[in-house]
Amino acid sequence: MAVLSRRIRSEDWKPVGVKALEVNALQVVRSADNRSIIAGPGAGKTELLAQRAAYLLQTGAAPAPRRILAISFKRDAATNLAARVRQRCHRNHAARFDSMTFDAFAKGLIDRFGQALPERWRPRPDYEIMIPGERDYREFLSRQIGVPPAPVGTYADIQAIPVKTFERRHLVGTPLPLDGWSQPTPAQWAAERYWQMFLHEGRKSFLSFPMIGRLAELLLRVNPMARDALRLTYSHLFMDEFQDTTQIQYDLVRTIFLGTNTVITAVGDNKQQIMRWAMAMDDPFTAFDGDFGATRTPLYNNYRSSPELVRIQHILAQALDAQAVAPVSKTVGTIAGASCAIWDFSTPETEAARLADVVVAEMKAHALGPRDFVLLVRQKASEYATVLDPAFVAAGIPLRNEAGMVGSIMLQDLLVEAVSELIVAVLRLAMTTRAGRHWTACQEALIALWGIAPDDEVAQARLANELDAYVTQLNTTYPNSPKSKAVSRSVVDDILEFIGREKVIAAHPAYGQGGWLDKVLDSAAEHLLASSHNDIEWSSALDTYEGVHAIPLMTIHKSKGLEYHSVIFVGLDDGAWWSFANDQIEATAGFFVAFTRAKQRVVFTYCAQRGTRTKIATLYQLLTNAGVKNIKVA
Ligand SMILES: Nc1ncnc2c1ncn2[C@@H]1O[C@H](COP(=O)(O)OP(=O)(O)OP(=O)(O)O)[C@@H](O)[C@H]1O
Repeated sequence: MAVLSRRIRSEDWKPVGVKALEVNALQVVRSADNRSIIAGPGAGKTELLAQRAAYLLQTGAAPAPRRILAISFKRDAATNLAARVRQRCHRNHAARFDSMTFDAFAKGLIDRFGQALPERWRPRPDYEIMIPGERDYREFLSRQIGVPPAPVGTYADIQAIPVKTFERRHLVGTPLPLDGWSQPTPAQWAAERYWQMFLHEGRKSFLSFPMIGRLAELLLRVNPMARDALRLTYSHLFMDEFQDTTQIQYDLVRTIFLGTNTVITAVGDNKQQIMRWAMAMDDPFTAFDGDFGATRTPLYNNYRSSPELVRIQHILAQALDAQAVAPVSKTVGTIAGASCAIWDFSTPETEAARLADVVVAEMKAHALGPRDFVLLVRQKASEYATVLDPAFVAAGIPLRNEAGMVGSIMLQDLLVEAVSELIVAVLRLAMTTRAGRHWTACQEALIALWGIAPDDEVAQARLANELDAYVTQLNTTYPNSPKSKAVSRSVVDDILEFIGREKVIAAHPAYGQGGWLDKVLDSAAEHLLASSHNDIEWSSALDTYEGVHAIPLMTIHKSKGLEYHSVIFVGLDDGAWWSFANDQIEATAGFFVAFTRAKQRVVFTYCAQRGTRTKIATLYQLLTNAGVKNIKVA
């Protein structure tokens, strides 16, 4: 698609890359006020943000040098949105679009300005990230904390604090008091002890992301200059998946932007709220509308799923929201037979074999690739992988557990790390034939990293020569894909040296803190080695690295925001949904998220060996109400 660098008049602007937007979406794209958009799956909420970015950047409604900040919940969602904007906008425009996760945004603030925090709350610059769990809080409250001073309470008072809610209610439940809690309750005293212990009493400071969010909010509350810099920088703020916003994130946004002229667009779907366990607010949209005077604008189309799937989705949606309005499918059904079914199997092994066969047959019948399918599970993907993987490998299509760990990083996250993407682009250029598009990708990335002006043709020509010489040398030095970790690591280091470690850190400040760059490089090297088994050629190794020919296996949580031709949900049983009774709404929302990832087909599988299906009878009932049939397969 042709993208223009010149400015477009607002009245001449047209959606880029899609035929049309529905009336409300177009209204939001062009709006100049705060908006909350609550719309169902596949309504084009993320697309709307990409279009709005194009509109604001191309028409000058977001005037240079001001920028747009887009905050997503997942790394790949942030990357995906940035990619959509890059596709739709000239690079001069796209360069003013910052897409990141909440965690990255808050961490960036602490890394840049954290030393301006008052001493009580100031982490050491080389702080490390921790991910504490319930067990850690129990250990802290029962053993590490000690006895409170008499005016606060007794050891028994501390023991009465529920471990489960210590983090969300006390540790990060409210904005941090600048001078500490003046007359602390036992829980506040415990929270303060926790903060002090992890900020000041270890060999390093250790912080969780929720703690970083709270520190970032305090930082901006007490440093008007840093806060004003953000207000001036960003003319517009986008928030995707807003239904999953935590109080910490909301407070941070409020501290920075409330009462300013930054225009905020928040999109989401309450029916897809599946992060309450991770501290999502009960109803962030209502808070946002009230605080920021946002106008609520619904969307009615579904651009993802076939009419038959949209019909079933609506029955599920009504279980979550009785007022849900039936969306209009804007696509057509392309498959023969039922769009949704429940398949019963006698053993997990017969299930695995049959699923692999079906996927192979469907790929042929509909000219699909492996990444048009997804195997979804509720949790513990690696346990399912043990049985599924051999069957899929035997059928000639490897599975890939996206939640698997490579070193200290989850595979899904590694692949969207900027430095991993750069390494793959340079290797593709150096080691594969017909690498034209990788040439453009590498050149554009280096122009940005090396700070070359878009109109500096001399510097661009020099860059092209250097890149050309470098990839030739890389190809000569490493003719084969690596066979040892040492070689794999030296490939990775070689490329980083060419690009310039300092330049990468300058462009991505997170790499400059806490040894993160080395962790990513180490994971990249490990994954490159794992992808290079059996002396395979470089191009195949890189395909494996990126999972081009593999079927993704992931949990529902990881599938948020993604879409596939066919969704196969493995294990619709009480075992997988063991916590169903504890939070039926959130579990049903998870079920809804899984179902709505599909464009054409959803298959649920059941195998009695894994568990009964009485506790989740309501889910089965919803499917039955929608006319979905249960079929005994093998
Ligand atoms: N106006 C449009 N015309 C054609 N296709 C569109 C349009 N808007 C979105 N799409 C396509 O529809 C699909 C769903 O869009 P998108 O991912 O933006 O939906 P969403 O509302 O964010 O979904 P979810 O909440 O389920 O993640 C994508 O493939 C997108 O490219």
